[in-house]
Amino acid sequence: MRFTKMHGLGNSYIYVDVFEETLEEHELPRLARQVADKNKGIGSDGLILVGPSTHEDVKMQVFNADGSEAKNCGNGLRCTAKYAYEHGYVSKERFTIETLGGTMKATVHPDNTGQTVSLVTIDMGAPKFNWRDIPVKGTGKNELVLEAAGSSWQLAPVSMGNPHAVIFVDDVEQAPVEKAGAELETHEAFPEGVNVEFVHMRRSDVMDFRVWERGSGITQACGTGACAAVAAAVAAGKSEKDKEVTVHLPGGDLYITWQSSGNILMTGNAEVICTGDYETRRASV
Ligand SMILES: N[C@H](CCC[C@H](N)C(=O)O)C(=O)O
Repeated sequence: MRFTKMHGLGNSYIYVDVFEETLEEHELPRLARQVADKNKGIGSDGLILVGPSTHEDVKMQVFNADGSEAKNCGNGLRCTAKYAYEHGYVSKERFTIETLGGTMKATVHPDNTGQTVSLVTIDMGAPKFNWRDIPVKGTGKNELVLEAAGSSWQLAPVSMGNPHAVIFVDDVEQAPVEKAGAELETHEAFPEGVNVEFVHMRRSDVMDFRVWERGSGITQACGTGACAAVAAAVAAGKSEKDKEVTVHLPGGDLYITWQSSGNILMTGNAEVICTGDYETRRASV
């Protein structure tokens, strides 16, 4: 199986071009576990399929490192957009990408040759705060405060097509991301699990960010998580709409604006690490 390993701010996935390759749907969770395994596989935060869509320009399907399917992936969208443009699956610089979490709009910024892309902007749609849409158990009428890692945490639930719980802290480096993240990810309040973000607003337009991802654990970056965090910051009066927020993630910076039109724009890099051939074998990982 031919693959391309790409990353957005260090959030890497193994991309398979299903315009070319044929994969069995029921094999995908195990294939994701196999390729993501850094010892017995290639090593990544998961598997992403780039292929034809019945109603958009391109389709992106995302699997986390544990084999669970994700409904959206911001870093994955930027790399998918880069791949589709550079491989001629789209001829325009602006096009649409189908995801389980909805249709996203991509704008690639080609380099001066017009051939390659390292910077991509994605219109990630509007954030959702209704607990039913995330989903979160409960009425949503009061604050969501949960115990984890021996402390109480106030969480701001937000959906970007996938579920996020944003926690504002004074110092992200001191936050128990692994211990609290792992406990909150599978907390019964989240029937479908949740991605957990710890953020600190240095200024209303500068945010420090760390993340524990559902199904992948600590990653270097989470694009949907960064969008959810900016939405939560605006909703909490810590930032404003139409203000570009620089989000400092461990793997680098994303530039995010929640427009008064309702949608969130995310701009960041998209890079190829390597391409290769993977022996799909029957090993059970
Ligand atoms: N790394 C991705 C998020 C993957 C989300 C996945 N962990 C889920 O189950 O929702 C991003 O850049 O948005």
